[in-house]
Amino acid sequence: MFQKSSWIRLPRNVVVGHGVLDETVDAVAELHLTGRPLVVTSPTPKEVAGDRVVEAFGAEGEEPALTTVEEASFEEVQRVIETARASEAGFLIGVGGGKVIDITKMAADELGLGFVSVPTAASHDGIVSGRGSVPEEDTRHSVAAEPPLAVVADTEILAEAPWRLTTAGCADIISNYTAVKDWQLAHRLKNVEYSEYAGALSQMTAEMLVENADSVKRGLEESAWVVVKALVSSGVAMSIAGSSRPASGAEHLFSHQLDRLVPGAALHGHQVGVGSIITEYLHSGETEWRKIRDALARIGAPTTAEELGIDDETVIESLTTAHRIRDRYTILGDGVSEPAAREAARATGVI
Ligand SMILES: NC(=O)C1=CN([C@@H]2O[C@H](COP(=O)(O)OP(=O)(O)OC[C@H]3O[C@@H](n4cnc5c(N)ncnc54)[C@H](O)[C@@H]3O)[C@@H](O)[C@H]2O)C=CC1
Ligand SMILES: O=C(CO)COP(=O)(O)O
Ligand SMILES: [Zn+2]
Repeated sequence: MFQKSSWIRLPRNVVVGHGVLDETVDAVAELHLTGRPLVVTSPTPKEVAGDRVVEAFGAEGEEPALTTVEEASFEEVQRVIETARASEAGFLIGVGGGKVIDITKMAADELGLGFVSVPTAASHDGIVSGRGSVPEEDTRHSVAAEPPLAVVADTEILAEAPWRLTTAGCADIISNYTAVKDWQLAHRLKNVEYSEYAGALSQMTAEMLVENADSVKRGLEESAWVVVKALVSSGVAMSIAGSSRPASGAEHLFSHQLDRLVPGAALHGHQVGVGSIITEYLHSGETEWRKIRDALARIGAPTTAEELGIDDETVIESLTTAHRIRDRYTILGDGVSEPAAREAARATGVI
């Protein structure tokens, strides 16, 4: 008897383009959300977009509450929940980078309130996803969270953000190649459920970005357009899968481990990009990794430990211990030996 069932939770309004921040109130009105908004942001995103969102809602007579967060942690999620309760918020708007958006969607989930995603950087594919990613001690949680009801991605703001944030978003997408390979491997070896649709969408998104790499150039607002479309598409793949599997494999475990060993050393997207070069080498040996490396180099993302600003030994430690981060089977299997890690990192020129 057929007994499968699944929920695919997607945003209703995805508004992308020049100056669309000013359409946030309209995008929200369309959703029939009621009550006072709570704007969750962090210091720089507050200046570039958060204050404008607060003003726009204020002008409509619904004075928003505002809170700023500094890091992605369960304590911060709890603090946002308390702020939302104290201010009697009716829905939450996350304005900022990946950490702010993750915290907001997790708080909204716990509160049972609607969530609106307003990215200020095209730096990660959590813009649309219904997952939250939070480190805790020796592990990393990818938890179910409230997917955004609306996404408002203003390309004017995204294009003015530091260029490295955009190249990080590109690298987060390029890493989908190896994430999908890891997922397929886990399906074959461990019978992990695999979605052909989510896998194909994730892979196609990476391919399209690489094909359009020439349109991804510093100072071109079109770059923000190209990258944000890919980030949305990758987030949709995660929503279809109901997990971050289509966009997170061993290269993400490597990055999560770097976050533990050298917090804040490099951007999430840049770390997963370099991780992807190495894990592609582990998957397929001599040639394929060059395609990942060249794609990253073309958009100006780091391809070496030095460019990440991380020393060689930390890269090796991260590679040999990343499989412990979470229960997710990947090409790292039950651990890469130290000589094998060194060989892979050297062969790919990462160290
Ligand atoms: N839930 C999910 O599915 C996913 C979650 N993530 C998570 O997202 C995080 C990475 O996101 P990032 O955005 O790379 O890091 P982040 O949120 O730490 O932002 C990086 C920096 O950019 C600044 N910034 C943002 N917009 C700016 C602007 N317009 N101008 C100047 N500075 C600006 C932020 O204030 C911050 O200092 C990680 O914690 C990662 O695990 C990443 C991908 C998917
Ligand atoms: O970063 C992500 C996808 O790009 C989310 O992955 P995690 O579930 O590994 O945090
Ligand atoms: Zn990622």
